[in-house]
Amino acid sequence: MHPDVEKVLISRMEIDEKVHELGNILSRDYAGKELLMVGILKGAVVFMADLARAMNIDVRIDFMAVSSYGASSKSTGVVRILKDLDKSIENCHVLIVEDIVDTGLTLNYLLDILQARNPASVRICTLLDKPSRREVNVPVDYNGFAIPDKFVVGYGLDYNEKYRHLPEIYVLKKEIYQSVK
Ligand SMILES: O=P(O)(O)OC[C@H]1O[C@H](OP(=O)(O)OP(=O)(O)O)[C@H](O)[C@@H]1O
Ligand code: HPA
Repeated sequence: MHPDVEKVLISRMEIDEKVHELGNILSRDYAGKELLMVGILKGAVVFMADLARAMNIDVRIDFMAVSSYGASSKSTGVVRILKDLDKSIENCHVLIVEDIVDTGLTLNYLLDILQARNPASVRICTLLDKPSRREVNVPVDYNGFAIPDKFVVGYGLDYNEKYRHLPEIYVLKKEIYQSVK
């Protein structure tokens, strides 16, 4: 185990099982439809890659990158789009794929942006959910695991851009981080 982590919260095997379970549910729910999976960079990259390969329907994938505007945006949830989708989503079935929903501010804002583009539907799929941290209500349609209010890393999730490559989901040691968002 990496020396900066306290313990494994979700093992590789539990992640694999959940990703396949979600892949099956999504394949069933979107059968006969054209689905565009939209991964939110960078945290969702690892989950998105595994989830897309756990589906047994045709899907297209794209990515968006967003960044907070700074301290004031923490409460408003206003985000700046750093990388937008390549194509119009008008009349498309869109699935936003996230690694984690925490306050809900990022997803709340993204949902508004994407819904304004007249897609056929927009749903949210997140691997992790920290319900105790929620500040705005976001409709999470598909969720892998509800987790306690601990700072987690690995499987795409970072602290200061580190630990994304670790294969499982771990609780980061308290002494490693001084402030979390
Ligand atoms: O529900 P919220 O409180 O808005 O937090 C969740 C967001 O925070 C993380 O992204 P981050 O801004 O750390 O970027 P990253 O994906 O590049 O790590 C995560 O990937 C979500 O996008
Ligand atoms: O626990 C977390 N880990 C990494 N990124 C995050 N963004 C919100 N919560 C977390």
